[in-house]
Amino acid sequence: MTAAIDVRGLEKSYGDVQALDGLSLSVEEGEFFGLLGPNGAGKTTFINVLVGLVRASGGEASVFGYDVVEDYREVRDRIGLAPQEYNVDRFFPIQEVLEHKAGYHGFDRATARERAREALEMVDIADKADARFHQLSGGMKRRFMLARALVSGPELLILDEPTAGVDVQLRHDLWEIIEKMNAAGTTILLTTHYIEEAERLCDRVAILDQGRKVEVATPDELTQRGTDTLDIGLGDPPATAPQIDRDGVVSARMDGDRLLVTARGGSGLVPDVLRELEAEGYTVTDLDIRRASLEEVFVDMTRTAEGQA
Ligand SMILES: Nc1ncnc2c1ncn2[C@@H]1O[C@H](COP(=O)(O)OP(=O)(O)OP(=O)(O)O)[C@@H](O)[C@H]1O
Repeated sequence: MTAAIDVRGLEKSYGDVQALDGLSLSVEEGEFFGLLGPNGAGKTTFINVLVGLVRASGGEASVFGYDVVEDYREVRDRIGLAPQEYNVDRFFPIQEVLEHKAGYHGFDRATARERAREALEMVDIADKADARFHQLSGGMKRRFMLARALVSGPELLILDEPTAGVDVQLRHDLWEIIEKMNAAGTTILLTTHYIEEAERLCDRVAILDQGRKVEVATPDELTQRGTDTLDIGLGDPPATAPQIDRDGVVSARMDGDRLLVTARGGSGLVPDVLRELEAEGYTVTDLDIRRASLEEVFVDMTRTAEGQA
């Protein structure tokens, strides 16, 4: 099967800044794929290479098997992009902006009008069809950006921080629309700084840092790489933490009368840890497990970039 996105050794430099530094990545057709990375990691540059706004300095990139440079037109017709920056024509009502966009992708006038109307309905701003973009509220602008991305019926929807700065309700509304598109077969590439968003929506995520891929995995797989904390109540708490000799245990310390054990795959270790404590004569009164979050794992993996944004 042809990949929806396939890039090999992608390079892009701006003067001294190496925005993409040998990035290789493949996204399958129908996938919901997340791009995570600190500010300046190269996410937007990568997207811009795919849509033909930026010319890579090295490497190859294709979308559904079409080269992003040589088959520019084929690629552009298959992608719907909601960019981070608003770049919407102020002079036309939003319904017309969408009609122009559909027309650009080859739909005749009547079909373009119909598609524009459907796209506005899909994001729930059909009542604003005659408004100009700058007359919309912040939330409506986000909705409109999504409508414009999907009006041409793209096979690949690229969303660059689609929910930045929106309230919780709108975020959930936007998620629902995007999930519907994905369920109907559209491949989604999403960049976000909301880890919860990636965790909730994405089949797989790539973590980028300094123009390179640090990791690609499912959110679950990544979470399992973090350390969980076993917070254990002991009946007659000792002053220093008991020694726990088990693979996976990273540390053990007392915090007041609680024993805190950090471990990889912590919940799987619980029976062993409890058995060992009981064998050493301790009484366990209660136990709480705090799972590693994707956020912690992400911060750990991209720590090198801290403070550079
Ligand atoms: N047009 C440009 N001219 C010069 N430098 C650029 C340009 N576009 C991007 N850069 C630089 O390339 C690097 C990658 O930027 P990019 O916007 O791709 O990162 P990002 O991961 O999308 O960041 P953010 O999460 O902040 O949106 C940054 O150091 C940025 O300053």
